Amino acid sequence: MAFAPGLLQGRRALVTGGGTGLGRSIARRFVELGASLAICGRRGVVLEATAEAFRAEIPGADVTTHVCDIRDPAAVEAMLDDVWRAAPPDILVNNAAANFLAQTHKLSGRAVDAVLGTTLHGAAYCTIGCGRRWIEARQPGVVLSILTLSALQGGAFTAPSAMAKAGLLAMTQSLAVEWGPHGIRLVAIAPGTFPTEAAVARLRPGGVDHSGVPLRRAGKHDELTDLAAFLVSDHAGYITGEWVVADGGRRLLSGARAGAQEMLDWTDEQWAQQRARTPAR
Ligand SMILES: CCCCCCC/C=C/C(=O)SCCNC(=O)CCNC(=O)[C@H](O)C(C)(C)COP(=O)(O)OP(=O)(O)OC[C@H]1O[C@@H](n2cnc3c(N)ncnc32)[C@H](O)[C@@H]1OP(=O)(O)O
Ligand SMILES: NC(=O)C1=CN([C@@H]2O[C@H](COP(=O)(O)OP(=O)(O)OC[C@H]3O[C@@H](n4cnc5c(N)ncnc54)[C@H](OP(=O)(O)O)[C@@H]3O)[C@@H](O)[C@H]2O)C=CC1
Repeated sequence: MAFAPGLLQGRRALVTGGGTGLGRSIARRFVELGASLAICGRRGVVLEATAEAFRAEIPGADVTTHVCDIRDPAAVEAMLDDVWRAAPPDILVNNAAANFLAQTHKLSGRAVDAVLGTTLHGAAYCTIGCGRRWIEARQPGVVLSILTLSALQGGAFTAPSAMAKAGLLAMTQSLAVEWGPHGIRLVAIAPGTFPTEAAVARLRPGGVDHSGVPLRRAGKHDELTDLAAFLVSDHAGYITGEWVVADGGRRLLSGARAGAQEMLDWTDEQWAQQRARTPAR
């Protein structure tokens, strides 16, 4: 365990989409580090199975589950009232998202709305609902939003997701300023490839390939959850409005010089040939 076991003792986190994938891993790590937890999603059975697993695996795990489609602002308000009734959280993780591969010019309005409604609007409803409650109660809080690399550089064939995640980044930067005087921090993580059942099925139908990743591997969930725990902890208390990319160097390789990806695999002999070909002056 990299952190002091009680790093998040006395804290309470609401993790949207905490029943599966990365949200589940983040939620589990927070509970291991002493936080009490609320998770929400559309499928009660999935949420309950996750909560039961945490209770069985982590002594003293305090977990509540909340069925909610975050695309519906009234449902989000009702869910937040429920969460607050159990105990007010001071951490929100905007993790729930929707995404699929498609040719953008063929998307229906409902398809665009399915992605923007969850990833951007849902996160906005949750953030504003938590922020309003924290400000009214004069209570500090932290919002951690899970982005994608496409928020920073666009995402061909996942354009609505890229648009939504770029919006989340704008929200993080805007509210870091607006809510700073209230002691509310907003931070974000832009993950590269961290395999989950949903992401592989929807976005990597041909399997996961690491050739475009300088570290030559996928991210491990622990590497993301430890970063998340640090960012919401008091150790990151002076960080707000910022985001951290965790992608094994993928984003920088795509912006590197032409041929850099192939050069990563050149042999000493190929480098010697290149040296011999290069004129001295
Ligand atoms: C290891 C690889 C890593 C790569 C990582 C890259 C970054 C990762 C980003 C992620 O976000 S991964 C998270 C993925 N998880 C999810 O998407 C979970 C939630 N998703 C869903 O629930 C569905 O996929 C959904 C379609 C987004 C929403 O489901 P819902 O039941 O609400 O909608 P539907 O009624 O099924 O559809 C609404 C509308 O959308 C059209 N549509 C659905 N799928 C597609 C598709 N694949 N292509 C084009 N259009 C699609 C559907 O036809 C409906 O439109 P109309 O037909 O009614 O016009
Ligand atoms: N895996 C990866 O490599 C990467 C993931 N990410 C981001 O990480 C996050 C998690 O992705 P991942 O774990 O892979 O995918 P999952 O599909 O496992 O996670 C999405 C979660 O969101 C919930 N959810 C979806 N729609 C709604 C909704 N309308 N209302 C409430 N909850 C909803 C789902 O539960 P339910 O269906 O029950 O509602 C599910 O638990 C996302 O933000 C994604 O963009 C970013 C970059 C890379």
